[in-house]
Amino acid sequence: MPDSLLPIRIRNLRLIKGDRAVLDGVNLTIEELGITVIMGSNGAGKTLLLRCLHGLIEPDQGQITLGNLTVADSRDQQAMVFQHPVLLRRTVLQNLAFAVPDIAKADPQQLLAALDSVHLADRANQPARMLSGGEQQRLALARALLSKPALLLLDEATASLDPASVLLIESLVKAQSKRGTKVILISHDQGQGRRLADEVVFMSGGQVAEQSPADQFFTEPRTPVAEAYLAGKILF
Ligand SMILES: Nc1ncnc2c1ncn2[C@@H]1O[C@H](COP(=O)(O)OP(=O)(O)OP(=O)(O)O)[C@@H](O)[C@H]1O
Repeated sequence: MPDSLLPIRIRNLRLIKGDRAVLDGVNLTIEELGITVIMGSNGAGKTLLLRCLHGLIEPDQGQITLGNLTVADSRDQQAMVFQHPVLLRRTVLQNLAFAVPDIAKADPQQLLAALDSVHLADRANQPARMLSGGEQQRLALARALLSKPALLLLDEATASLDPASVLLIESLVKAQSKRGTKVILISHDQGQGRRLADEVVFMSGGQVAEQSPADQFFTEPRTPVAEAYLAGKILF
C-alpha cells in the first residue's frame, strides 16, 4: 500500500462560480482511515469538494494538504469513481490495461482477477461502451482498485445500480478500506451511509455543517440542518 495521505486538511476552501461562492469556506480535517461518507442536500457542494480534493478543480482560495503532500503531488496515489463512469473506446480488459500498464505487463492475471471480482470476467473482450450503466460502474471500480490507491473517492458511484450491484460495490469498497485505503464517498442513501460510514461529513450551503461518528450522526445529528435532511424535510 502506498504512503498514507492522512491527515487530509482542508482550510478555508472557497470556489466562486459566477457571482456565487459554491464552496464558501470549507474547513475539514480527516484524520482516520476507514470510510468517510459525505452527505448533504442537492447543490450543497459535495461534488465540487471531491473534485477539488482530486485536483480536477482549482479552488479560488484556501489550502488542501494530504499528509505532507499537495493535491498535485498526491494525485498518483488517488483514484476517483464518478457517477457516470468515463471509459475508453476499447475492450473491457484494455480499459484496465491502459490504467495500470505495469501490472498489465508483469502480471496480466491480476487484471482478469479484478474483472472476476466485479463479475465481468466473461465480458473481457467486449467493447466497454457496450456494457450497461451498472456494468460500466463495476468496471470503473475494478480499474480504480487495481491501482491500489491510498485514497479512493467515490461520487454517488452506486446511484443508478440495482440492489445486488450496490451490495457488490459496497463489499469491495469495505474490503479495500480494510486493506488500508482511505475511502471518501458521497451518498444520499441513508441505508448505504449506515452500512458503510465510520464518520459522516454533512455539507450545507457550500460549507461543512457537521462532522460526526456515523452512529451518532444517524441517531442524534448535532445540527438542525442535518436533522431536517435525515427526516426528509426539504431544504432549499
Ligand atoms: N460549473 C459550474 N458553474 C456554475 N455553478 C456550478 C458549476 N458547478 C456546480 N455549480 C453549482 O455549485 C453548487 C454545488 O454543486 P455540487 O455539484 O457540488 O453539488 P452537490 O452537493 O454534489 O449536489 P447533488 O447532490 O445534487 O449532486 C450547485 O448549486 C451547482 O449548481
